[in-house]
Amino acid sequence: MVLDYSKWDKLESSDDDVPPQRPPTKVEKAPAKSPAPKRKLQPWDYHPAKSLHKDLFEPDNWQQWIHPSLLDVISAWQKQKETGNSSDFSCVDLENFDGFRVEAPGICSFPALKDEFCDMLLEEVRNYRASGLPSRAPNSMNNYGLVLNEIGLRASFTSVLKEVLLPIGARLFGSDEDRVESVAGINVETEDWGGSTLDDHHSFIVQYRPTDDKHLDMHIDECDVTFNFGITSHDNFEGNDLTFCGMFDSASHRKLHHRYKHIRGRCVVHSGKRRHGAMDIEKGERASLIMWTKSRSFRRTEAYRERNRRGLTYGDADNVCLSYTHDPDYKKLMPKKFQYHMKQEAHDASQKSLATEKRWIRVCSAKELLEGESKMVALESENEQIAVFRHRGELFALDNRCAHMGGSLCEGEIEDVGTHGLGASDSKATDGMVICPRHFMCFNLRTGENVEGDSMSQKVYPVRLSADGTNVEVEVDMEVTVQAVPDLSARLPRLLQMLRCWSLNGRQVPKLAAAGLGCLVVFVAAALRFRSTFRDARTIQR
Ligand SMILES: O=C(O)CCC(=O)C(=O)O
Ligand code: FES
Ligand SMILES: [Fe+2]
Repeated sequence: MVLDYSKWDKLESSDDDVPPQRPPTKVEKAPAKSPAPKRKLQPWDYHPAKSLHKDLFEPDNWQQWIHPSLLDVISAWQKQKETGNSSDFSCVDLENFDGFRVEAPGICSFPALKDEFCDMLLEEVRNYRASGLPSRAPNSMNNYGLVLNEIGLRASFTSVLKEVLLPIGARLFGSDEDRVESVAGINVETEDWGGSTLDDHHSFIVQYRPTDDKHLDMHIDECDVTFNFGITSHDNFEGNDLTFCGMFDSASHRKLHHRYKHIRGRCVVHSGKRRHGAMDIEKGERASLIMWTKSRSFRRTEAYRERNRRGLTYGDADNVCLSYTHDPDYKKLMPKKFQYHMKQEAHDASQKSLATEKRWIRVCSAKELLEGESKMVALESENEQIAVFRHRGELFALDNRCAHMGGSLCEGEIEDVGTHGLGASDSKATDGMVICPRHFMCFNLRTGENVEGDSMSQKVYPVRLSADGTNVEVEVDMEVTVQAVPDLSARLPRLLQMLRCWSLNGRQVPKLAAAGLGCLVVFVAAALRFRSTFRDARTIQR
């Protein structure tokens, strides 16, 4: 299947521009004239008035924060330039870069930041949060983080890019003349991604906690070269490995390539166009500083445009490389119990088609579901969430997790479809639609389709009032698991034989007692089988 990847740029792009806005769906009245409101404080009001470590905001201080091994490599190269021996990046000596590692083809890591810098940066982020100033999602999939460029740190990170990351980027992802082939005898296998001319960056912190953003779905970055710095000590979290798959335009882009565990102060560098994601965090908290770097001149080249124009050929996929945000076959390939999670165990799990049976499940009482409102039921054992809606007196039920990025539809507003996107879909003007609260996709409540005609749609469930009219129920395919209970009845003759031969103090056990025990065994086995056939679904209501 060939997919259009052009929208990835839009999805991932959260350059320091505006966050997603809810599209107007109704003609809104012009507000009445009133005195000019007080200006709302913005992230850029943070520094210098409220910032904690003023030093971090000084662009000339960069040398203080850089790890000595990286500084040594950069200063050796600077010396060569000064003595006029050479000025190009090919003289950046990665062989003598203490701690530099080729992690896997196309992925390298190196010591980059001092612990002191990592601690200060985390304190600054905490201080920003405490200031009450607004913050927005650093990328389109991580809500719990901070765009550092917006709070006054852009100039500092520009210095870091110009002075230290550019020479490394050039050596790894630069032009053919600048790129290194191997380091310490290991092939680097990188390609030209504009590394020799990196001149722009989007720098932000991503953070994970089991109760907030647990993971980051598989994706590619809206940049050319990604520098990702571990900020949290690895004692502070469990799980959350960074998982790399193939390059976006290769047949192996959904095949597992490498797993990386973050180390504080260490930078892992890769092409932004390599598929990657962060697995579920199990315990603690992790933060990374991400610098998405770009080369404006490289982006204008025909080679770059051509590469981005090429479609994707979807072939084999490893489960851990599947993306619920970007892969239309996600639900088909990912075993149901691992869907919307990022678990290492999913890697070896196969999508077995287990036996199912249709069952009506209670969602809420009919009285609770008012006109224009919704309720949700979570079926833990099925890893499924279903939202029910009441619109124009009728009941509807949809998969609660938005097909785009899993936003919770039961928290979305409900409106008439009206004239919204009517040309592109099967909707009627009086149909209801729910607006996803995260990025505002609108789904028809009757058909589940995206009213703007996008291929992402929501599963629709049969819904009804219970026979006595008091409850709202939905029909769900529940897995019917038959546990492997040993078939003791098949072993009965052998058991009887054993009992017959069993002698206690030299006496034979009476035949009658043996037969009675045998019957008891058969009865227990049958009862166990019956119990395991119909597993009870635990439902949670909200
Ligand atoms: O969690 C990480 O280290 C990866 C973050 C990432 O890939 C991103 O923000 O684009
Ligand atoms: S999660 Fe993005 S529109 Fe729903
Ligand atoms: Fe990323």
